[in-house]
Amino acid sequence: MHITVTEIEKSYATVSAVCGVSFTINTGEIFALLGPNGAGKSSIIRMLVGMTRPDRGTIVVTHQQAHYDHVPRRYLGYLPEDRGLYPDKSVEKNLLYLAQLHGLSKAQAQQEMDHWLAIFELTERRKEDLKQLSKGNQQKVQLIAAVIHKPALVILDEPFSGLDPINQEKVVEFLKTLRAKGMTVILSAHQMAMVEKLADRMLLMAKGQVVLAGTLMDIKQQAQPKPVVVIETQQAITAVQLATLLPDYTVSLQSEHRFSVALPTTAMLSTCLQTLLNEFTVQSVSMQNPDLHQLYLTAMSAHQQEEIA
Ligand SMILES: Nc1ncnc2c1ncn2[C@@H]1O[C@H](COP(=O)(O)OP(=O)(O)OP(=O)(O)O)[C@@H](O)[C@H]1O
Repeated sequence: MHITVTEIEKSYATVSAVCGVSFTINTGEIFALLGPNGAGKSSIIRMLVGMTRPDRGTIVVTHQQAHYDHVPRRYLGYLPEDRGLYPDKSVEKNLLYLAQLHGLSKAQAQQEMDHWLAIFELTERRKEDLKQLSKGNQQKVQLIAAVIHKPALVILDEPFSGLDPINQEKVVEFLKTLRAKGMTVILSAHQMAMVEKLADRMLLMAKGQVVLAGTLMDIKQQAQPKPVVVIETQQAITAVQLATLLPDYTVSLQSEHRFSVALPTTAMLSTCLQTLLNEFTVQSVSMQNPDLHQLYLTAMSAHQQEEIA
């Protein structure tokens, strides 16, 4: 399934939620929608699934040579922001009901359910009412419900929310499995470490506008984060000493002997080191590769400053 979104806009009363956003999603890729609360991610998802329509701009969804202005329900697996299974029904009843609603025969539904319950280690819990499960396990059932009918496109709004780190990793593996099966996946998430492991391409938004877009590599080039060095000293160093010695740098203490420094430019490294060497013995210096979390923070703070200016 291929999606081309061109200059879409959406307003609610006085709020401009999406302001001229364009992007494409290619078949079989994992596409991440990122941005702070209120950025417009859910508004975009609601337009993609046809729950609302753009005020302006176009959405073209292409699947098996046919074109649509939103993703047809029969091709869609959707994990909405406000979940929506039946808490008083068993895991099994919920999943079989939904799968059959999507057109699977009882036998197919059973087969798919068994497959996914085993992957999420929920086979033993299938007879329990959904409400009896922990939040994390309920979330896993919701994820299964979104994919049980093998949709061409899966949209997952906050798939990692409420999950502990081990279960977050399981969801990463789950999403990789979907991609391996040829499904196209759109996810919105706040957990940059997870997104970094997964997303083929991403769209970083703020206040309805695109801030950065592309692969992780593209985003690294666009964000131009400050170079960060990690420095280890022989003697213990405190946050107060660091702030006094390096008042013009953004420093972050990682342990008694280790801290990071965000340099305004790489050329400032020698000045920074000379200042430190007057007081401390430096044991190691290494440049740190910015991760998506740092790129996100850099981009957001640059966007905020542009807005103020
Ligand atoms: N139904 C609505 N009526 C009025 N305003 C809305 C409605 N839905 C969203 N908004 C507003 O539109 C803006 C974008 O909201 P949206 O839910 O799309 O953001 P989001 O990026 O998904 O945020 P979050 O990460 O918190 O889910 C916000 O200012 C929000 O208050």
